[in-house]
Amino acid sequence: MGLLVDGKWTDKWYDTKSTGGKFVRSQAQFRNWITPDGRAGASGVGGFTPDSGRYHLYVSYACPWAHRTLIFRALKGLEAHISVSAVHPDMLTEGWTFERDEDGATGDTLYGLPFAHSLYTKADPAYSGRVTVPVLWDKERETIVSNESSEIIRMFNSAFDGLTGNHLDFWPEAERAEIEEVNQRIYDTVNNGVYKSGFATTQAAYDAAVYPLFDTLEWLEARLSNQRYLMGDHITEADWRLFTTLIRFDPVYHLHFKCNRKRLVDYPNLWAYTRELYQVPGVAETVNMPHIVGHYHRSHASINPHAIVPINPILDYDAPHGREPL
Ligand SMILES: N[C@@H](CCC(=O)N[C@@H](CS)C(=O)NCC(=O)O)C(=O)O
Repeated sequence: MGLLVDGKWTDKWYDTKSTGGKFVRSQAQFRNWITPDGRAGASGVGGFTPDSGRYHLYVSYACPWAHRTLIFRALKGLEAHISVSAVHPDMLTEGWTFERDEDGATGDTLYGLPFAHSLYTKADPAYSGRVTVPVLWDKERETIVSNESSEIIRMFNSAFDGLTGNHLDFWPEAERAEIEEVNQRIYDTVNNGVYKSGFATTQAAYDAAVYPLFDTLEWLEARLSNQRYLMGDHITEADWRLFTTLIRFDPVYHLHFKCNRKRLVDYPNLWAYTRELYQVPGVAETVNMPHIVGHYHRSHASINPHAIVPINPILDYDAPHGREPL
């Protein structure tokens, strides 16, 4: 685990000293957009047109943020148009690597680079900052289009529709304000909340994260008791953003990140909702439990110094969800 400083890799854990023990996530730095006509999007520069075969997605199957992009790639019919490389689940002194000695770790199928940080310095030799996945790569300009998952899924949601003819819309215009509100709370207290709990290095920082996390889970449990999805009767990006945290909850966050007031399976609605989303055609193939469980337990030496991977409960994500009547 480390970061790049002026293009040089430095092995360093998150700095929580300067923030009173709190984990503060840094902002993604590559923020261009693929748009239907290649015009610049909300940030960054233009010229990224939605061409088949032009883009490559670098992911970790372990990572909930990268997982979102894999789900959108599958559901939006982009698998034939956007290729993928998956890093090795263990993130150690060199950060994410392209080692291949684990099922599902593909190596860098584009350039054969050794590390994810090599990819960042290929895009910007003087890059300073964290080296995160997902990365959406442009093979034509040989640079990073975006390393911000929330924006990559919005590109996938609509920019390629002309090419694929797939018009499924997970970010409907009329609902954007409400989706944003729900996303905000879920991002802060659940998606990032589990990390803030797990990476806290003081009791106060942990407490400040873990109570709001369970308050939000209670709120979600109630919301999902009388409606099928977060926005009502249809799936939106808000559901997929929540799903990638929920699917990791009992195998990882409950124990490893000390999010243990309750388990996911203790919430009947949230648990059935998670199974329903898992069972959407194309989604199960994006879930790689050995990478998920192996990554967290072997990559965070300050939390789990002996890197022992726990046996975990056996969960049946294929069990009937029973949410049809809602
Ligand atoms: N804002 C980014 C966050 C991505 C992120 O933090 N990914 C984690 C893996 S789950 C990572 O690569 N961390 C490496 C690091 O922080 O050094 C996004 O949502 O795309």
